[in-house]
Amino acid sequence: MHRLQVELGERSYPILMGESLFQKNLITPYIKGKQVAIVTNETVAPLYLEQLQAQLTDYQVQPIVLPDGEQYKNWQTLQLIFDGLLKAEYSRKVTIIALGGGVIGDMAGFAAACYQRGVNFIQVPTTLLSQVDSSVGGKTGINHILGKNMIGAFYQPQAVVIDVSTLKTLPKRELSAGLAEVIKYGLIADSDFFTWLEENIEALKILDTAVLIKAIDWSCRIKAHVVALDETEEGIRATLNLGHTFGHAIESHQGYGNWLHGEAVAVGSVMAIEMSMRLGWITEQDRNRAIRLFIRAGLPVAPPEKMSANDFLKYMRVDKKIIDGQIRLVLLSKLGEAIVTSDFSTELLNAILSTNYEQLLDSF
Ligand SMILES: O=C(O)C(=O)C[C@@H](O)[C@H](O)[C@H](O)COP(=O)(O)O
Repeated sequence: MHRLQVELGERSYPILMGESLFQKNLITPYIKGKQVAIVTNETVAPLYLEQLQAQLTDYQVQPIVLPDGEQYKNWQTLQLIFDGLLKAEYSRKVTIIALGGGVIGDMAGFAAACYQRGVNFIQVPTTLLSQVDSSVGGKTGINHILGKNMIGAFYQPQAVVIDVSTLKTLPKRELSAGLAEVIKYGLIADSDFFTWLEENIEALKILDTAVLIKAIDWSCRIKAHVVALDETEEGIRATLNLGHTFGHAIESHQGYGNWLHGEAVAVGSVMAIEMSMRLGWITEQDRNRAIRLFIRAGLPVAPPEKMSANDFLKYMRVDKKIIDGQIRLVLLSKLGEAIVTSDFSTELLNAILSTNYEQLLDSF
C-alpha cells in the first residue's frame, strides 16, 4: 500500500492507495464515534456498498443512495443527504463516508461541512478523476444553473482511501475523463510526468496496475504539494484550474452531465494551450504534443460545434478566478509550468473562442 500525506497542519490527512483496500479495514481508524452515513449513488451502490459495509459491522451504518450524474449535483439532491442524516437521528459525532466519483465526493463533503456545522468526513473515491483530483484538497460543493461549483466550502477529509481495483468497473469514457486531469498535472507542474504519460498512456488505458498506481501517486503528490502551499486558492492553487474556465463554460452551456467534466477540461486545456502558443510562451511542437496526448487518451479536443464566443463568455463571467470583473486564465508559461494571468488582449481571447478547432485538428 502507498501512503502520502496532505500537509495542512492540524487538518493534515493521509492518502492511502492500493489494491483491494476495502478488505483491509483501513477506513475504521478514521471514523469517530459509532454513527456512519455512507453517501453513494445508484451505480456504485450495487458494486461496492456491501463490501464497504462488511468492514463496518461494529457501527450503526445508514446508506444514503443518490441518483447518479453531474445533473444531480444540486440543492435538491444535497437535501436528500440531510434528510437521511436527520431521519437516522445522527448527531454531530457522525462520520460521513463518500463512496463514489467526484459528484458524490463534492456533495458528501459539502454536507459534512454543513451538517450541525461540520462533521467527520472520509473520501473513498471510485473513479479515476476523483482518485487523482476531486477527493484531495477539500473543495466541496454543488452546481448552480448559472455556473459550475458555485456554492460550496473548503472542507478537508480525515483520510482519502483509494482502491484502484474499483477502476475495473469504470466505463471507458469515465476513465478517459479521469486521464484529462492526470495529463493536466504534467502540463502545469511536471514535464517529466508529461513525457512519462506519453510513454505510458496505452498501459493506463488497459489498467496496468503498476502503471496506474504510479500515475495516481504522481498526480496526488503534485496535488497534495500545491494544496499544502495554498489551501484556499489565494495563489498557486488556481493553476490546478488549467482548462477549467473554458471547460466549466462548456459543461454549464451543454447542460450538466452531457459533457463529462474531464472531457470539458481536455477541450478547455487545448484552448488554454493554443492561447499560450499564440502568446509565444510555448512552442507549436509542445502544443501538438499536448493535443496528441489528449486524443490518445480518448478525449475530445474541440468545443461543441454550436457554442459561440458569447456562449462561452456568459459563463466565463462568473468564473471563480475573476477579480474586479477581470477574467483570469491559467495558461502555460512552458510545458510543465503554469501561471494565472489576465495579461492578454480581448482580441486574443475572442480569437481563441472563435477558432475552428476541427480545422486545426485536421493535421492530427
Ligand atoms: O482542487 C483544485 O483547486 C482544482 O481546481 C482542481 C480541479 O481539477 C477541480 O475540478 C475543482 O473542483 C475545480 O474547482 P473550481 O474552484 O474551479 O470549481
